Amino acid sequence: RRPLKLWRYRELLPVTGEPVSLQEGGTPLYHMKRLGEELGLKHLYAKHEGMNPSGSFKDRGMTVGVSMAMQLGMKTVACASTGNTSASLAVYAAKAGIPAIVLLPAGNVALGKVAQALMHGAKVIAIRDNFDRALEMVHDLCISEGLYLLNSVNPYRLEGQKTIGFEIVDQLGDVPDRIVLPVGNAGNISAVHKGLGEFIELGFIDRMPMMTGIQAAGSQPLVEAIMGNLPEVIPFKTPETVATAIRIGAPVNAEKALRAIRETGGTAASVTDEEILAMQRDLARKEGIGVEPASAASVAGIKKLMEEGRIDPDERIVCVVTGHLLKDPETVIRQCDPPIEIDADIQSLLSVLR
Ligand SMILES: Cc1ncc(COP(=O)(O)O)c(/C=C/C(=O)C(=O)O)c1O
Repeated sequence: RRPLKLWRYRELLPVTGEPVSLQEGGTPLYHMKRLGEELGLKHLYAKHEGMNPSGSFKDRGMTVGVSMAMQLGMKTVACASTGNTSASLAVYAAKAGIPAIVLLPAGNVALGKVAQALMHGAKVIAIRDNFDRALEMVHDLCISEGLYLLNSVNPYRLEGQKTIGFEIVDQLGDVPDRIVLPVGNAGNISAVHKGLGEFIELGFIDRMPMMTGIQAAGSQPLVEAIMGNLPEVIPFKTPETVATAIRIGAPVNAEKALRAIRETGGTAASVTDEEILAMQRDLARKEGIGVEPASAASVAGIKKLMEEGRIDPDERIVCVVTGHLLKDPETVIRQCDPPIEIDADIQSLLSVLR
């Protein structure tokens, strides 16, 4: 019996040699009883991808992507990132012993993610523009300098991330009716859809869940395409949201994500920053699940879809919560009352506790 970790599924992954691995995957699947009851849902689950080595689901793509870089004899890896991809690339490049170059949108990356990219030794460049421009630049850089590009345009990233769906099926013991993911570049929703398609081909499962994508209201190109039944996604020029991880106007995997949603009878919805931050608090205080804002969007989206009567209360729903709370401490400090500071005596302590 193989442990429930990402490489349990090695026969479905492209790496032939020894992978560059930090024991990623095997993240918890929590039944959210209290929050589910509040939302009118009996079977609401959270797959906590913040419990990966670098604190986000990106580790799944990077263990495969960096392993492939080594297998292909690449010397340097690079990416543009809203933060978690750069943190994960720095971690896995360090494990592999090769240099990493990461491009970040200056002033719009959560503190924890910058700390990781720096401490794990990546060359961290902050671009005075948004993520979409950083992605264009790193693409040109890789072509002109022969670096290995590890954004989710790289199919090996999606190969690793498809294991989220495999683990959900193995942990739930069945296919959920719906899988909900926050959507930025739309790689993750596409990857999970691809993996479950492979499980169907292999006869492990006999049906697909409804793939559901949630975006931030100020950065919702995929939602507009789905709700407007458009043939393709029209990029947002100036995406804006407090959930900086999904502050992406031109999702590179848009076409795959549209297919994933449409072929499975899924849907897409957007949530406001206020709804995202309220759900981040609810997840932490009602379920003990600590996630960064973008991750809370998936559960905030389900709350909204329930309120709009767009989902059946009996559905078995898995919300993928994608990054750890510690990634974005500044947003937490801004949202919460500060600690109560007192003199170090019992009287003062008792006076503030009454
Ligand atoms: C916490 C968190 N939640 C959701 C997403 C969206 O996933 P995709 O729809 O597959 O992009 C991201 C994406 C982050 C980056 O795109 C990056 O790090 O450059 C994230 O960090």
